[in-house]
Amino acid sequence: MRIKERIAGLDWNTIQQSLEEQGFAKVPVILDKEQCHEIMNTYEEDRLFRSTINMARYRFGVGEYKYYQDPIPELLQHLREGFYPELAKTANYWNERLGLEGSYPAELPEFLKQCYQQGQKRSTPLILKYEEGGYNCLHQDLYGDVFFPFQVVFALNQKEVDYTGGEFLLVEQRPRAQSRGNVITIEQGAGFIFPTNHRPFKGARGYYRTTLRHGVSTITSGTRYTLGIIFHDAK
Ligand SMILES: O=C(O)CCC(=O)C(=O)O
Ligand SMILES: [Fe+2]
Repeated sequence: MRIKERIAGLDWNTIQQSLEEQGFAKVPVILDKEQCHEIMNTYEEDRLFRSTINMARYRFGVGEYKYYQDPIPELLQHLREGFYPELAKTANYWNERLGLEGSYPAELPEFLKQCYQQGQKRSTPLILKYEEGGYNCLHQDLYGDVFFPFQVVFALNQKEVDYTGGEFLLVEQRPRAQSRGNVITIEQGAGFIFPTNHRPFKGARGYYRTTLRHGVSTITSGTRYTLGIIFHDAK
């Protein structure tokens, strides 16, 4: 089955309900092993990337990631275009709840036009590689004024087989309260949808905004590869 059909065939009611209630959602395995390997194999093909970041150099953590160059590989393009429309529905719902102006266009190309108009012209999908001792500090991936409120990460290899440790971390900071941490393990080929910046949280007197940061715990052995799909482009 083609990837776009697989995305369309996901149980979006359940995913959207999870986003509503928890702010995040697991995506079942959607990339087969062959596709995971195809993506991991791109890692060594320099011509596919616009930049490589050594995380330790910026004190982002320990590991390396590379941003794909436009035009990004077809499979990634299909993932980015395929996930966008359903997530845009929840994104617009969130805007209403937070009393924010404006809405996200129904399809990705329209949204990317808005990024472009704000000078955000560089592609942001990325592949990350961590070796033993590697980790990713809690952070956000905002690259300008325009941002999409969700992003998706896919695990390209398998925990307990290819690496140990390396759980995905999501920390939610509530106003005037202590932060809550979530630890997520993502199966090979599966994904995880999480908020880029904020989410509406139902309190006693209506909705308020929490702030989210994500990262990765220390890889205790082996090598961990992930694919990050960020919908907004960068300055
Ligand atoms: O490697 C990971 O799981 C974290 C990836 C990440 O930071 C991202 O996709 O933005
Ligand atoms: Fe990130």
